[in-house]
Amino acid sequence: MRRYGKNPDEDDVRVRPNSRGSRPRTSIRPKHEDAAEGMVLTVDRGRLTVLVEDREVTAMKARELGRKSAVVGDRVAVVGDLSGVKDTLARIVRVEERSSVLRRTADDTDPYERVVVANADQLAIVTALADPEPRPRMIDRCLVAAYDAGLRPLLVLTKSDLAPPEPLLETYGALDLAYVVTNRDDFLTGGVDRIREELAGHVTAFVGHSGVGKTTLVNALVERQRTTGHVNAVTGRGRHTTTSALALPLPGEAGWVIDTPGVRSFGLAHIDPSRVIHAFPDLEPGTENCPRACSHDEPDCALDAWVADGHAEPARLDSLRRLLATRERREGD
Ligand SMILES: Nc1nc2c(ncn2[C@@H]2O[C@H](COP(=O)(O)OP(=O)(O)OP(=O)(O)O)[C@@H](O)[C@H]2O)c(=O)[nH]1
Ligand SMILES: [Zn+2]
Repeated sequence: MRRYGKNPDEDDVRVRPNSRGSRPRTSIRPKHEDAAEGMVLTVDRGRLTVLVEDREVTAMKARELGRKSAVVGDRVAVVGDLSGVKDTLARIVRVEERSSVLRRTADDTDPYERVVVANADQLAIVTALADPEPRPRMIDRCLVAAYDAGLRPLLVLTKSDLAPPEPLLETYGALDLAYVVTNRDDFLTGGVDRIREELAGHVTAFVGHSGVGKTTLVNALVERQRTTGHVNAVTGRGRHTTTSALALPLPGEAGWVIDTPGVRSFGLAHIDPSRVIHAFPDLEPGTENCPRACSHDEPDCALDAWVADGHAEPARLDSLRRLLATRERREGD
């Protein structure tokens, strides 16, 4: 699996409870050699659900983890009561190194960008073709987040019974994205096979604006029904519940769907243009003559000459520049 470990984020500080050298191990500190491995399925305030073998274990962070957080998709080591029996509590003593991180964007209620999903390898960007209208800028921002994190983007275009997909697909033609088109009949007839093919063997984070049909789609894909994104104020835990991601297994161990209700967009403040360029292998060699720390969106960028010399399609450079331009926040993002 590819590693993208250089994100300058507090959550990525590596925790090495077993490391020799850095800190002497006291006899009180448990070695956790007997810890079980698990995967974080949900996070609800301080309580996490961790899948250990086939049991869902409720756990909390051990104090020794400090500020290091565990998020949905994290591989963790857990100790304590791992029976999964109601009212038992285990402890997470280690968060394994992440192969990828997705940060949701800061918003009115929370000024910090936070890691919401770890270890996904695919990002499904769910967009309705109508009702609500597609928002290309939001798609672009999701694409940048995916490229930066090293995830394969997958465009999921819903409600094709209301509008045709061609105009939108044309906009993204130069990016050569994987895509699936779904409509109302797909759900009635259970015909979601095309998207299953794209999800097989992947850990896919699903993102999409309210109303695009994401819940309908996720429910059609997984065995256990998701209650819907609209869990609300009745329990008093509404806002929190809607912003927390949730990992759901695909039938037949075909992979994982990670639903991200309430995640409207991804934080792009930490984006490194060189990682985005990595998703454009045809353009990447053309950056060799760029000035140091080139944003690839400035007058001295060598890509213009490279493309003018016929090394790559101008439409590809246009797409790259359009994506890079979305790093600047605008109202509505
Ligand atoms: N016409 C049409 N309507 C659809 C389709 N898929 C879902 N819908 C409808 O779109 C509405 C929104 O669907 P949801 O699945 O709740 O959308 P969501 O993206 O999960 O929205 P939140 O629950 O607000 O996060 C519902 O009324 C669905 O019945 C489709 O393919 N075609
Ligand atoms: Zn450049």
